[in-house]
Amino acid sequence: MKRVTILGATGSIGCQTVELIEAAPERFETVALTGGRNVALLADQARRLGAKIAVTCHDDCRADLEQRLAGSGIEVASGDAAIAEAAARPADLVMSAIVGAAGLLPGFAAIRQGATLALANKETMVAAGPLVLAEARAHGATLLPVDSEHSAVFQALVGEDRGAVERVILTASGGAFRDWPLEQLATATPEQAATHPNWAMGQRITIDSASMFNKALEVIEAKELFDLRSDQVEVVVHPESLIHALVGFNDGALMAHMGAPDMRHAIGYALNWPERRDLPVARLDLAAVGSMSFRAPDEARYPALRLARRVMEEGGLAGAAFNAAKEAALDAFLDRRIGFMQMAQVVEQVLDTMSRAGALRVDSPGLDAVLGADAEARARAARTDLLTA
Ligand SMILES: NC(=O)C1=CN([C@@H]2O[C@H](COP(=O)(O)OP(=O)(O)OC[C@H]3O[C@@H](n4cnc5c(N)ncnc54)[C@H](OP(=O)(O)O)[C@@H]3O)[C@@H](O)[C@H]2O)C=CC1
Ligand SMILES: CC(=O)[C@@H](O)[C@H](O)COP(=O)(O)O
Ligand SMILES: [Mn+2]
Repeated sequence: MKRVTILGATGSIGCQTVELIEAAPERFETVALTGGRNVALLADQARRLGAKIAVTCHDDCRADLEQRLAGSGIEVASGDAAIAEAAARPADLVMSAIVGAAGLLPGFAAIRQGATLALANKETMVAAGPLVLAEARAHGATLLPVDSEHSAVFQALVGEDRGAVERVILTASGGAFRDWPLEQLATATPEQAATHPNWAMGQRITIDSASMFNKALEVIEAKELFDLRSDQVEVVVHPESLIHALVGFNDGALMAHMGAPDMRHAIGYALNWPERRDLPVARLDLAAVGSMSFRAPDEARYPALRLARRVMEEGGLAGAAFNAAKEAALDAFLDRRIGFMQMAQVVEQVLDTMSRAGALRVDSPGLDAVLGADAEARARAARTDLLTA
């Protein structure tokens, strides 16, 4: 039996993980489930999977969760520290599916107990990639990418000579506004941005797909996870989202990973790794697909990609600041305080001011420095002219 903990069980990735575990009760034993405000779902999942403990990050949701789990024998806890404590409980695999930088500390707690960390939370690698890898090495933990592109790269690299890798190409759907006239983007609403042409995902990553901040985070994530130079990570717009990523080798070969746009493949691959098992995902009928298209991303439409290049050049704490400023800008867009295209302006202003203050170029930053840069970036975002206007 594989002992599994799911951080962010009530979200899009979390629910699909629960579904796959539920379908193979003889193979998985659930240790801890964590969630946020959706305690009705969290309690239901905990009962269905027979979890040992259910944790909400919100103290004001604890009584509700306790009531829903009364008599079940399932332990209940609340708060950020309790989530990290749950992540530290012995488990073979911890699914990191909390959204945003809030996933960072629980991820570290899982790594420190030597678990396999199945990493959907891309923000972890963006904010603290080198630290995560060092910590995993020190504690004998294994990192398995769950982000679809990174799972695709991981799978394309199995058995390959890493030294022969020339480049990695991440595909991008182009998001909700791929075919909108550029001048119309300023008027885009959160509701319009929160629709995805191909994938069913949480609200925040869906909006990040529309702005290409998702791909910007993924470029950095790929650089860190696969130890690449920034110029080795490319992005191509592929509206069909059937090829998830490609790896180019020094003999000119390109290995592409294809499949239906269904996260249960990447989640299931991580849950079953190192084995492959049958998964309930649609099998592609290539004749029915007929053709696929590709084009270069337009940087005027997607300034986030340019910012990702800058972050990789800057290094140090730039990733932590970039992600935190993006989260703050997204919050402001959701609150209708700034427009869709202004998110990138906020992030760029934060990078500019932190860079001028010498706050980014820090060699081998530790966790406290990462958390400090995250907090500083959020504070600086709140002080940008766009957010004080
Ligand atoms: N969805 C997808 O298909 C993909 C997602 N990812 C990545 O996976 C991660 C999860 O994404 P997704 O599932 O879409 O997100 P969702 O918003 O659907 O779910 C987020 C989960 O995190 C919980 N949560 C929210 N805030 C906090 C917090 N401050 N502390 C602890 N828990 C919290 C939520 O609880 P509640 O809802 O109960 O409040 C929920 O369980 C993200 O990093 C995303 O980028 C990567 C590739 C694909
Ligand atoms: C499913 C997944 O991994 C998402 O990160 C996906 O990549 C979003 O799609 P785009 O960012 O390509 O629009
Ligand atoms: Mn992805």
